[in-house]
Amino acid sequence: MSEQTTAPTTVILFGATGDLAKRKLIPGMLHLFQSKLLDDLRVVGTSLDELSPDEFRKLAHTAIREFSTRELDEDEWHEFAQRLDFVPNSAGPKALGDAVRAAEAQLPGDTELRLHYLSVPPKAALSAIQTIGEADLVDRSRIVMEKPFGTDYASAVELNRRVHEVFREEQVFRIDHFLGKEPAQNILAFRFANGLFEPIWHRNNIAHVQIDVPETLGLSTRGDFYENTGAYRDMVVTHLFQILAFTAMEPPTSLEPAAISREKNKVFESMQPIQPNDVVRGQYLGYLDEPGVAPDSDTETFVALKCYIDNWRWAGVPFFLRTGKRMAEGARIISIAFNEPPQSMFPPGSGVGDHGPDHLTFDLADKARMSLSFYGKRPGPGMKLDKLSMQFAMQDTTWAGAVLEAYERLIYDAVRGDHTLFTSAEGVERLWEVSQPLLDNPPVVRPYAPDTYGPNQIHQLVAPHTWRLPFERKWRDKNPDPGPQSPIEGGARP
Ligand SMILES: NC(=O)C1=CN([C@@H]2O[C@H](COP(=O)(O)OP(=O)(O)OC[C@H]3O[C@@H](n4cnc5c(N)ncnc54)[C@H](OP(=O)(O)O)[C@@H]3O)[C@@H](O)[C@H]2O)C=CC1
Ligand SMILES: O=C1O[C@H](COP(=O)(O)O)[C@@H](O)[C@H](O)[C@H]1O
Repeated sequence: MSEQTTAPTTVILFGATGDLAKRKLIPGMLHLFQSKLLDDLRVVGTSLDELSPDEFRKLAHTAIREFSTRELDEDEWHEFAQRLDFVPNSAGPKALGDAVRAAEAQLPGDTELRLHYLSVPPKAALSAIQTIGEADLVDRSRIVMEKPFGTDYASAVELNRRVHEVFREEQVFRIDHFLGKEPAQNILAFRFANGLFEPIWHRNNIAHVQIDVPETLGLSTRGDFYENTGAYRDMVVTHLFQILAFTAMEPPTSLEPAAISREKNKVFESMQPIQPNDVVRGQYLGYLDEPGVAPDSDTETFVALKCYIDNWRWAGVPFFLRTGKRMAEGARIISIAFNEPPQSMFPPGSGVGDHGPDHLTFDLADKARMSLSFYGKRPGPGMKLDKLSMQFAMQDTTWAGAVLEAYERLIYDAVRGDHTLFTSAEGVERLWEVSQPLLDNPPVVRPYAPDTYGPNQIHQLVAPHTWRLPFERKWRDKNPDPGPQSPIEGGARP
């Protein structure tokens, strides 16, 4: 993740009027421009909508007002707006090429970068790539692709083959926005910058790992997209497996993108194929009534699974992954459960072990947090133990304002040519390969009530362990009210 200066860049935004573009990409590019991380920037939007450049600027302005989390300075907006152009898809590749060349003429130097961002539905990706070729915009370019990268092993291989007909692999940036989240990158810092944890980061000390991403939102607006996707393809193959790779990989030989990518791919190579018996699929009650959903749909809106990484570090350690829609809470946690001591010298009733093993927990929320829980003695006579914890919240530091939103970070890295947080063709294909037994033979979909943690079968899946969520104890409030019964940690221990 080395720092480099960025070349003057024209972003060619395919799907510029879509949901992702409006919510994340346009506000994100404005912030990169304002913060001078990308100050020599031009944007040429394109989509099926018949907009004029002025109408596109208006759409961008509205999107920024609605979705940007930062104050909009009108002077800066006007400066940014002058850098936006739009060419409808119907105008054809030549018109798009001309607009990009006109934008480049406004940039300094003669080595401008073209960053094609494909924020389009998967079925439109190959036609966008064809347009790029016909518009003669492949030279000096990189391409950012949005998931899903295929829907199974064969389609992933075919998609990569077609992409490679136009772009070399080093030009391709397959985005996984979870890896762009600041706390996800902090896993690498935490593991490899400290002498404390890496020596115990293996099967001798770790009983199991959970990567748990429940969501409260339903699918009332995305039913037709989701029907052909489901929770496994939408979240597990893309985001959760990438987080797993950061959690499980060996130390890379350096912090260079190729070295990190190599170690991630080795984790995927060591993954055992996902067995249908180790998977619980669920569908929330009411999904069948959502617009765009087939009345007899068996698309899963929930998935929980157990998987194994068959290498020296992780042999026999289960990794439990779970995600779903309309669940009881929205969270993104990684939880490392440590082995319990081989023997207990504490008397029955002392409380040791009553609250599960010691845990190291990463909360990948925008307000990132981390916690290490352990047993300690309650003050006073006798030997009563309770679960205590050390907690860290990024929000309590002076760094909180410096956090880049995931898409900002990823666009910036793609412009710098840094592949660290992106997925390789090889990695994607391997993940579909290990998924194939499940895709070929999916277990029955179980109903679950909205606002729960999924179907009952999730408990059998994780036994003899238990799911961390819902947390037995809440994250610590910065200013807790220490009631008379509160133990020394202030009553807010995970
Ligand atoms: N929305 C999100 O939060 C996330 C989205 N993604 C991924 O981002 C991509 C885009 O998603 P999203 O923005 O939600 O989708 P939308 O359907 O909201 O937007 C898609 C955009 O692509 C345009 N488009 C459709 N077909 C073509 C085509 N053949 N040529 C050129 N433009 C086309 C649409 O134009 P028009 O509006 O005129 O139809 C629209 O502007 C998908 O791959 C999705 O998986 C990934 C993570 C999160
Ligand atoms: O890619 C996707 O991610 C979102 C969840 O992302 P987050 O950053 O909001 O946690 C998910 O809702 C969506 O279904 C999926 O396509």
